[in-house]
Amino acid sequence: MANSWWEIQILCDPALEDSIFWRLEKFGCRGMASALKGHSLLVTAHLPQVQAQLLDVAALALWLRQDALTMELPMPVAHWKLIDEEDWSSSWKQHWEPQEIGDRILIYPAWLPIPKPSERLLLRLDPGAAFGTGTHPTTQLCLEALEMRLGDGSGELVIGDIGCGSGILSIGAVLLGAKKVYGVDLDPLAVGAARSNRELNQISAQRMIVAKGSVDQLSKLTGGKPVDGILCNILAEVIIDLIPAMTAITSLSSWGILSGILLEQAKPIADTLEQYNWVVAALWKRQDWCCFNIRRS
Ligand SMILES: C[S@@+](CC[C@H](N)C(=O)[O-])C[C@H]1O[C@@H](n2cnc3c(N)ncnc32)[C@H](O)[C@@H]1O
Repeated sequence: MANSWWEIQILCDPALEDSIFWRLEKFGCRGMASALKGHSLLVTAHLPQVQAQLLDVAALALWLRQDALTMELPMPVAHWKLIDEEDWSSSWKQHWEPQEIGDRILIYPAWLPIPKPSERLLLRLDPGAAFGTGTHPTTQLCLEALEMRLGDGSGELVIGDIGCGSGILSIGAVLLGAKKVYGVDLDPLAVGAARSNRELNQISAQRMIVAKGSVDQLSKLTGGKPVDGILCNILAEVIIDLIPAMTAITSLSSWGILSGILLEQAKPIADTLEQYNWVVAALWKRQDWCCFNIRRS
C-alpha cells in the first residue's frame, strides 16, 4: 500500500508512559499521543510503513514488554494495524488539544478556530508527520527554558534550532522575541512541516530560516557567524556526537538549551559538555527527562 502508516496502540500502566515514549521515539514513531482510559493509559503512535516491517513492529512490542518487566510493572498490551495517509492525519488529531506551556505560550492546533485574543502568545501548529506537538516533556522543558532566556533585550538574538521537527521551538523563539532563528532537521518531512508552520504563524522566511541538514548546514547558513543560542532536543546519543560541532558555531557568550536526554544519560552529556568548556547553569527535570541550560565558560 502506498503512503501507509502503522498505527500502534499500547494500553499500559501510566507509570510506563515515559519509557514507552522513549522507545517509540527511538523506533522513529511520530504523532504520538496518550490518554487515560480508566486506570490505564492508551498511547497511540504512528510510523510510515516503509520504515518498519511487520516483524520490526512485533519486536518493538517485545521490547515494551521487557521494559515493563525490568520496571516490575504490568505488561503493556500493544496492537498495530496499517492505515492510509488520510486516516493517520485525522486519527491522531482527535487526541490533541490546545496546551499552555510555561507562563507565556499557548500551543494551538492549526485546525481549530482561532481563539479570542488572550495574554498568551499563540503558537499555531500542524506538525504533520514531524515530531513536536508540545505534548512531550522535553519540548515543554525547552520552551520553558526559552521563555526564561528570552526576556527584554532578546531582540538582537540569533538562535540555531538543531532537529527543529515541526518548528515548534523555532517559532516559540520568534514569538518570544528572537531576531532570527535557523532551524535544521535531517528529516525532509520535518523541514516541510516547519516551513508550513512558519507560514501558519505569519513569520517571514528571512526571520525563520528552515533547511534540511544538521549543524554543518546551520554553519553554512550563518556564513560561519556564531549564534547566540542553541536549541537541541534530540536523543542523548545524537547530542553527545553533536557537541563538538555545536561548540564550533557558538561564541564565548553563547548559551544552549539541550533536551531529549533521559536522567540516567545526564552524566555522560555533562562530562562531554565540560570537556568542550560548557558550564551547566541549570538542569531541569520532568518525569524521566532532563533539560540542560548551558553557557560557554
Ligand atoms: C525529538 S525531535 C524534536 C522536535 C522539536 N525540536 C521539539 O523540540 O519538539 C528530534 C528531531 O531531530 C531530528 N534529528 C535527529 N538527528 C538529527 C541530527 N543529527 N541533526 C539534525 N536533526 C536531527 C529528527 O528528525 C527530529 O525531527
